[in-house]
Amino acid sequence: ALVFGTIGVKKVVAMQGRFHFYEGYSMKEVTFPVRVLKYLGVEKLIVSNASGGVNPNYKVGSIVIIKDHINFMPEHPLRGKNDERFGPRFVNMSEPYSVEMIAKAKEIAQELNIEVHDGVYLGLQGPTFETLSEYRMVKILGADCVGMSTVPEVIVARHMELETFGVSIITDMGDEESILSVSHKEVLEAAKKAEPNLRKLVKELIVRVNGHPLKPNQMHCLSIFEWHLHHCLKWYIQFLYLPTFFW
Ligand SMILES: O=P(O)(O)O[C@@H]1C[C@H](O)[C@@H](CO)O1
Ligand code: HPA
Repeated sequence: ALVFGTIGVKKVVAMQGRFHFYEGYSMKEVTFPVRVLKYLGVEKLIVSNASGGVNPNYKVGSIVIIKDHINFMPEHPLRGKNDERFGPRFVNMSEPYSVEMIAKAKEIAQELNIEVHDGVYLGLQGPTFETLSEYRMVKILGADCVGMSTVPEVIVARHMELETFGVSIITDMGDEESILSVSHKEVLEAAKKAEPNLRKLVKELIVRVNGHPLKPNQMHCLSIFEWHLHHCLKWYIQFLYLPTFFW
């Protein structure tokens, strides 16, 4: 479901849940919502996820601002014929996560006294959690945390020039000394604990981040239905992409 609302003067649409490659969806299906949101006029994408931490400075419940990612997913969302209407064949990935939004989020975190880290997220297929050797590999490869989502959506967002901010909640530590066991239940519980701070941070980021009125050319691909929707949304549209358990 897409949930429409406002935060301050900003219009927000949130995806209630997301699709994962491990669930059997193709990468095109996983990333389709991002394309739809872009054509609804969304300017900024905020992605969140739960991940396993391999950086020893993290602990369960840490909020990590994603500064970069490593794509270790088995299929690329842009594989196949490129549709130039969406974006170029070869996409510049030198700034997948907006430096400006990262700086603003850090500033807000400091003001609100919320502890945040930054780090590199590595995306694996899942659905298995990593073996201890795989966690070690993730660390050696230069990542700080590992998960099973986000990377495909961010690639497609960059393809369409959607400015993106990403945040990860560390729900388990994949470190050989401290790892006990990890289950989805623990992931949900740890994510829930981080929810109040994450909610404050993201809300404030949405309020403070710059937005622009929709440009006329953002309308040209909209269907009649979308056109009406567009008019309801008027000026600012932002996209808040939080898994259901954060709401
Ligand atoms: O959708 P995300 O990446 O936040 O969810 C993580 C990865 C798996 O879907 C699930 C494992 O518990 O949490
Ligand atoms: O340790 C993890 N590995 C992969 N995905 C995850 N999602 C939450 N925790 C993890």
